[in-house]
Amino acid sequence: AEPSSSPIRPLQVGNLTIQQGKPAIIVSTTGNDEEGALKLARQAAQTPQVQVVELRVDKLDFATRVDKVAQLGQAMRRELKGKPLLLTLRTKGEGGSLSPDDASYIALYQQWLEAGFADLIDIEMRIGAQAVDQLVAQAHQHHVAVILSYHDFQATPDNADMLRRLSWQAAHGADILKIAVMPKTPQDVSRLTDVTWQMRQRSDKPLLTMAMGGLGAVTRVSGEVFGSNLTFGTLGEASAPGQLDVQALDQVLTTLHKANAS
Ligand SMILES: O=C1C[C@@](O)(C(=O)O)C[C@@H](O)[C@@H]1O
Repeated sequence: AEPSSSPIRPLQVGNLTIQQGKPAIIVSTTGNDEEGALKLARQAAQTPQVQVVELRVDKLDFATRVDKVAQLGQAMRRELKGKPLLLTLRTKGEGGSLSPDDASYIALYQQWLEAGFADLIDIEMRIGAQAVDQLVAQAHQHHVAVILSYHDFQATPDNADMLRRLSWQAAHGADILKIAVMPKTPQDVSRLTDVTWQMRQRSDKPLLTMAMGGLGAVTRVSGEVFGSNLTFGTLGEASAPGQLDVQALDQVLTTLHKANAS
């Protein structure tokens, strides 16, 4: 078959190579305590379909206690046996549970990077060029890969806006470019996949794009066609609307992968 997307440069994170083909599956913690996060890490380690675990720090009771978060991160990492740990503080404006001011947000990430338990971090591009450049440089010094992200939980921005944001992320040193939007119509969903494919042709970096909610769920399985290389699934509770159960998600990804290869 004709190649259905432009090649990406493979990205190695922990024991995972993020590359063209079947998208890698990420699962997220949703709980406010250590037990839930450790249980998910254990489950993820035993589930071959799961390749990355996201620690959603913003959901923890003790999110701003650097020592406790670092301890939990280390413990999760031991459980994960080489599967990469993604560290994310999702702010309220972008669908998360915490609203630190920018200075605190930056300081927390700096301290987490110093503590050295993450393989991958998610940084919201809204904090601006100066802070992004500083955190990206620091992460890379620590050999931590960076997702620059943008979320719109209300709507789907116009195509030019989405492309501008993804291009900005690429220009500011992101290792993975990410956008999550809320579709209101089927056309919004197809605009998200269209933007993904356009960005795939402009950049060789891994993409992580999705339209959220039930309407957007199709975008969580269609990455191989349009050029998105990672996708979020659930082992239990969802961390965002529209996420599919890991087993079902993997079955669809595998089926589409086989169809694509034949
Ligand atoms: O930002 C994202 C994407 C997400 O919101 C989703 O829609 O799958 C889930 C979040 O946990 C993650 O940090």
